[in-house]
Amino acid sequence: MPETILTATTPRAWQSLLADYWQLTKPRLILLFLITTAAAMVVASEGTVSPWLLLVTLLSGACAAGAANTINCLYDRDIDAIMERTRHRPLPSGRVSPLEALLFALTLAAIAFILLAVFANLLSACLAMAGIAVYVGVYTHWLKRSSPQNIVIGGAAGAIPPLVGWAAVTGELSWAAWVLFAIIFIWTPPHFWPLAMLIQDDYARVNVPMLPVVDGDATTARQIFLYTLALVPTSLLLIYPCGVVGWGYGLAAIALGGGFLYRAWHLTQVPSDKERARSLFKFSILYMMLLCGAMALDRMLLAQLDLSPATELQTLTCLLPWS
Ligand code: HEM
Ligand SMILES: CC(C)=CCC/C(C)=C/CC/C(C)=C/COP(=O)(O)OP(=O)(O)O
Repeated sequence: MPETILTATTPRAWQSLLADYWQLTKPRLILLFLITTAAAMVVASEGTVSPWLLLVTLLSGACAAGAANTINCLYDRDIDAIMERTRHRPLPSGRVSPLEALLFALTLAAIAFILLAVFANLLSACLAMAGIAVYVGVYTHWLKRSSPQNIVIGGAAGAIPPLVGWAAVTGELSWAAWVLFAIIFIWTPPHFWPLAMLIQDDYARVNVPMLPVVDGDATTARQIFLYTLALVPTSLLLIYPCGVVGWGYGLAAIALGGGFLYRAWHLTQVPSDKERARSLFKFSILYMMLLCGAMALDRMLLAQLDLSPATELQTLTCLLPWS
């Protein structure tokens, strides 16, 4: 039996042991994954998602992402021990052993697979496992320490949760599901590079070739701006040609995209300004939360009003008093 489990006999010890395992899963990050999964499920079900399926899929998604994050912590424990931001994590500080972390991750992955396969379908279960494989194999093992494009390609892993949600509802992946994937894929560089600009010294110390370390702040800021520029029209593809959400979502997407673009442009003006980078990083998270909220709300409202996304604008215009 692993040593830390044997020694955790007092309530206090159990509490801190649980806190360590909780920390291994990177829970704050999981919340946004679940928001993207839930939004995909609402849109895929045309605003009428089954609460039971939603609950099971979110629980499975949390377990799968927790497993992926735990394996990442296990693999990266050497560099995590040196970086300021990560050196207090349970593995580098020795509070959880590598074997314990591995068993924990395998258990979480098995729970995720079984729950999805039994209560949703095999496609969603396999997609969740693909998410773990891409994050661990492509990002963590292959690219993180070898290429400044690590998060661009590896970022595909973070874009898989909405595919899981879509597949759980419909049993297949339509074009709209792939547009959701593309939105998160294109959003990932403007989400992560501002943070990488803030902590580039840490990455340089452990030889992780993040873009700001390799090509500097000015190039990174320019790249961030270009990805944000591509993100705004991509977010509108859900309205046309996909036709799965309406113009309520469209207005939110344009307003949020405008805010994101402004902050990205502001950073290009003074790329070394840490405050601008910090503000952009925080906004990237707010952007994704609100965009997902807007698409789910829009689709649920349309369902309540018995409108289709394609005719929403026409119908609402007819309802105006002066029309
Ligand atoms: C390869 C892609 C990505 C990379 C390299 C990345 C990296 C990071 C890093 C290093 C942090 C700071 C975490 C910390 O301080 O411990 C962070 C924060 C965060 N990331 Fe990402 N991220 C990626 C994709 C995503 C995706 C796809 C989502 C969700 C859809 C996401 C959601 C978040 C959230 C919500 C936070 C804030 C967590 C907090 O409050 O500390 N990230 N990201
Ligand atoms: C469907 C499914 C299970 C998908 C899961 C995909 C997943 C967990 C993606 C995570 C992306 C991410 C936050 C990378 C940060 O890693 P990092 O190593 O750069 O961060 P760190 O320095 O904080 O460890």
